[in-house]
Amino acid sequence: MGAPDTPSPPQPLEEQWPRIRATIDDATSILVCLDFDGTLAPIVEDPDDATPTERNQEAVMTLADTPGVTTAVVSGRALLDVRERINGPSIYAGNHGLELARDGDISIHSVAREHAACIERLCAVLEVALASVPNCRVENKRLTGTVHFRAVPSAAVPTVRRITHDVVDSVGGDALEISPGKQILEIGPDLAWGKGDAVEVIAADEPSETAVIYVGDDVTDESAFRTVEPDGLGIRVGSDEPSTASARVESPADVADFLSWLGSTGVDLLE
Ligand SMILES: O=P(O)(O)OC[C@H]1O[C@H](O[C@H]2O[C@H](CO)[C@@H](O)[C@H](O)[C@H]2O)[C@H](O)[C@@H](O)[C@@H]1O
Repeated sequence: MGAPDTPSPPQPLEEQWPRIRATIDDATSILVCLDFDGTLAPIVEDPDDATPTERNQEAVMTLADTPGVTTAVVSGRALLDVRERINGPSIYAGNHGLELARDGDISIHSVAREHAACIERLCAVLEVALASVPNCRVENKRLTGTVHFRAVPSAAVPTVRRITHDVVDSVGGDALEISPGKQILEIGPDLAWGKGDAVEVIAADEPSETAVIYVGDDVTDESAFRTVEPDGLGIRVGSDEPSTASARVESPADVADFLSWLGSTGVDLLE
């Protein structure tokens, strides 16, 4: 038996079908929130090359055109970046929920806006400080910054971590925090706000009998799983455990299977 606060491992999706069907059956509409990298798009070495699989792009388009379904992409990428990478959704959240585009409007978290100049400075200093590390890349996302070390020789990774921590301390002091991701260090304002908060804001606009589904692959998706579970459904992509999501699939290809099912059979279950 695990410690009381340890979430149980997500179950393979096949074992969750009765619950998935029941969740949709009880609902009048569905809100589908999707992470981007590692969920719709396979992880690749160069972040500029990330593209959704063809089947995921098609499935998202189908869902976006389906009455009773709202689609949202909730990404760690900058809003303008992720919006260029996947078509269809009516809602996009970028920078882990710090910016939100819906109904023709873009809203930015006020604290993040105040720290934008500091992030700009930070990324400029990091670029210089990390320039000599082979294949290290700084992604300036305006409200947050990301240091990529996927392609960095493993012997140099501790150096990347040390330099990043030193620069964040000297440029940001207590105002910035570093959080982990997949072969990246994410730097943003020290703020209790994440993808889960963005999903809560998005869901608040939906009818009360909406089934909320969130699919994601990374540690930053956990706050969104906590928001949707247990009334809605969290699906974690990949075998990383533990997770608050109740279901698990292995890859973006499985995500496409699920989204295709949702767009055909799933929506017919709506009340
Ligand atoms: O919340 P997400 O949409 O999943 O975004 C999280 C981060 O994804 C990107 O980095 C990750 O994907 C890259 C491309 O596959 C990969 O090279 C990198 O190692 C991964 O961590 C993106 O570049 C970041 O800005 C996002 O925060």
